[in-house]
Amino acid sequence: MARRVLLTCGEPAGIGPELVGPAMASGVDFAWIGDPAHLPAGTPYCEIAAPGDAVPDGQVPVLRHDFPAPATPGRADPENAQAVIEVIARAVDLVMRREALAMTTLPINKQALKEGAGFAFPGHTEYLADLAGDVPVAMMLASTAVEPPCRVVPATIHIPLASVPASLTPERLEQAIRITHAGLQRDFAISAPRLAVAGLNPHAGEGGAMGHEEDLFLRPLLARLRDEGMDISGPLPADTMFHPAARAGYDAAICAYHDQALIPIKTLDFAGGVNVTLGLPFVRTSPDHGTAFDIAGQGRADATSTIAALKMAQDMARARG
Ligand SMILES: NC(=O)C1=CN([C@@H]2O[C@H](COP(=O)(O)OP(=O)(O)OC[C@H]3O[C@@H](n4cnc5c(N)ncnc54)[C@H](O)[C@@H]3O)[C@@H](O)[C@H]2O)C=CC1
Ligand SMILES: NCC(=O)COP(=O)(O)O
Repeated sequence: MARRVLLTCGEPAGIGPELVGPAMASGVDFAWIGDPAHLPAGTPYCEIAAPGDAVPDGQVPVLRHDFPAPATPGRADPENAQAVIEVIARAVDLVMRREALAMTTLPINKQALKEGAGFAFPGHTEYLADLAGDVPVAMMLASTAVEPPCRVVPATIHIPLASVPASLTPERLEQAIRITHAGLQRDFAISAPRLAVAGLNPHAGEGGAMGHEEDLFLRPLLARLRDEGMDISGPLPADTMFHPAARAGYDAAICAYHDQALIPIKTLDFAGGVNVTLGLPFVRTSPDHGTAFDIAGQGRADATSTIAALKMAQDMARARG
């Protein structure tokens, strides 16, 4: 069984390159894919030809991927955009061929990839789903440093807020629920997952006084899933479902839209949060933060989330066997 996790470079003008050396503190056996010219001076690395090749102790194994331009911290070079995308595809190819255990992605800058290479996806999540054969996926963010844990899944992801009510269909919500349920069982060893579903409207609609989606389709959908035997509560008012006593009652929260899900976890555990793509035929995790151009190259980037993402990738892959 392949043992190494692949760490993709992400946007080289962001904080990604400076997280590579500190990520060794994870104790996870990983190989970085990227251009070694982008690594901060002094990063101990050794180039390898294949993901499993041996390296001397204390060195980061590097699968070299040449980029056309150097990296200027804080300023993405459009010339590098295509190579950022290629690195992700290369990692997917290697994990799909089982030459690596799992993949962890360092952050990309969506705008830079769109402008520099016409990247057609809103993020890794959708790109990975496409590379894996257009499989249905869900984006889950999971805390590692708070108890009870905070795990959130937005049923709609990177779309304008104005599009949410039309996009939050019963089919989309049911898909997010089912992928989350299966993912918690398969990757997190939770045999009977307890799910909580947030309402779309304030106070989960309050009987129609503040919106109708809850009565129109959320309650009937959840009732049907309960009839199947799923342990699922809701629709719950989103503002009161993330305090510790509430979180103790469920394993993951399914939310209506991006910020409803990500604000609580990034507030509770920004440093330790991990982004997981559920539903893929391979394991993918990521730190929960972005490219942080405002601090790139200054040596101020906190590697805690990257370390947690590498550990979670390894644990998930081992849970799959
Ligand atoms: N998985 C991915 O590829 C992700 C990519 N992004 C992308 O990143 C770009 C910037 O997004 P923002 O919303 O500005 O979020 P961001 O996470 O890059 O930055 C938000 C704030 O947190 C700080 N910060 C972030 N990570 C940090 C770390 N490890 N250590 C210390 N401080 C840290 C930044 O300095 C900034 O003040 C966007 O293009 C966005 O799409 C955002 C989230 C995930
Ligand atoms: N806001 C979360 C985020 O942008 C993660 O995106 P992805 O690149 O992991 O799909």
